[in-house]
Amino acid sequence: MISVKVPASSANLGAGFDCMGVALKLYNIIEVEEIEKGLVITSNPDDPSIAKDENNLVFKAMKTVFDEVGWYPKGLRINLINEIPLTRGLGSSAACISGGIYAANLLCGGKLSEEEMIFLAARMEGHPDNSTPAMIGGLVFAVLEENRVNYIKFVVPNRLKFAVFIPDFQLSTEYARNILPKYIDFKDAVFNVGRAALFASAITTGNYELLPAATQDRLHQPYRKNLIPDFDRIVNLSLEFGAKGAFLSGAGPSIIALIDENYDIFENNVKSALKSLDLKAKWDLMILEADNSGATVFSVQSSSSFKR
Ligand SMILES: Nc1ncnc2c1ncn2[C@@H]1O[C@H](COP(=O)(O)OP(=O)(O)O)[C@@H](O)[C@H]1O
Ligand SMILES: N[C@@H](CCOP(=O)(O)O)C(=O)O
Repeated sequence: MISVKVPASSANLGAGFDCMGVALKLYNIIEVEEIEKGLVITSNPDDPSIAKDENNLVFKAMKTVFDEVGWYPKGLRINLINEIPLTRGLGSSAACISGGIYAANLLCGGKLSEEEMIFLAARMEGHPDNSTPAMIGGLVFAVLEENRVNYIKFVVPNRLKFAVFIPDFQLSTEYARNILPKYIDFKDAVFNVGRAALFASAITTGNYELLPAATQDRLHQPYRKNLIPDFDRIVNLSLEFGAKGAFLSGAGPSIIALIDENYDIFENNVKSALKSLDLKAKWDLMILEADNSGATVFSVQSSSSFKR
């Protein structure tokens, strides 16, 4: 049996729509093994949106590898152990795709290179900002070209932490992409180009004081925040308690605030504020570090011994 651990990811990071993302220390485990025939899929926890047939996203990702290399298992058993919350803007679909591709490549003898796996994953997801960090870890700047992904990975220091606000409602990425405008004002494009460049420089040089300005966005958040009750209140309370920028994680609905000091004070203050404010949804807070490894082989005696 092959067991793969694959991280959650947060895309966009403010101004970097479809081209910036970071892997986070929150994981799914994908266990796969060749069986005599058929397809058996189990999931823990389970969810009605997790297909148990050929429509399962992990299986579909594995099949792109089998099609690419021209090798097929006789049958396949897939067991999914899911820690990444579904449809919350934390890259659960990218984890399925990158993890499925990584596992399938191991199953067929490692015929694909890392570059090829990164490309297959980004092509399947449609954008490389979640799938690339899910595959290789770190904070990634990535552009999907016709037959490759051009990217740079930055290893994130533990000093920078990600305060992840996760609400008790879902927002599908497909829906949140469909509500975006077809055309944008030239001024808004200029606004984001400058900030994305500033973000890349600030994050890689450790100049975190620039991050509140560098994480501003006019390409997607102004439209999507209407789908997320209390978005502005959560962003503002994070900034008041010292966050170096706060923004929508991926297509939402989760929100991420960047923190580089006084982590416990931030967590306690925010948790009390979340309790006392009259918010429309229930929001959980997790303080996570970046994952700098991406998809890896995960050795386990049994799946119940899984620990982060
Ligand atoms: N562990 C999983 N196994 C199979 N399918 C999954 C799993 N996790 C997520 N998915 C699929 O991905 C969909 C969520 O994708 P998406 O809307 O892009 O949200 P996210 O922001 O979490 O990536 C789910 O509805 C489900 O179809
Ligand atoms: N750039 C994409 C990222 C979607 O991420 P997800 O975690 O919400 O699937 C977008 O903003 O649509």
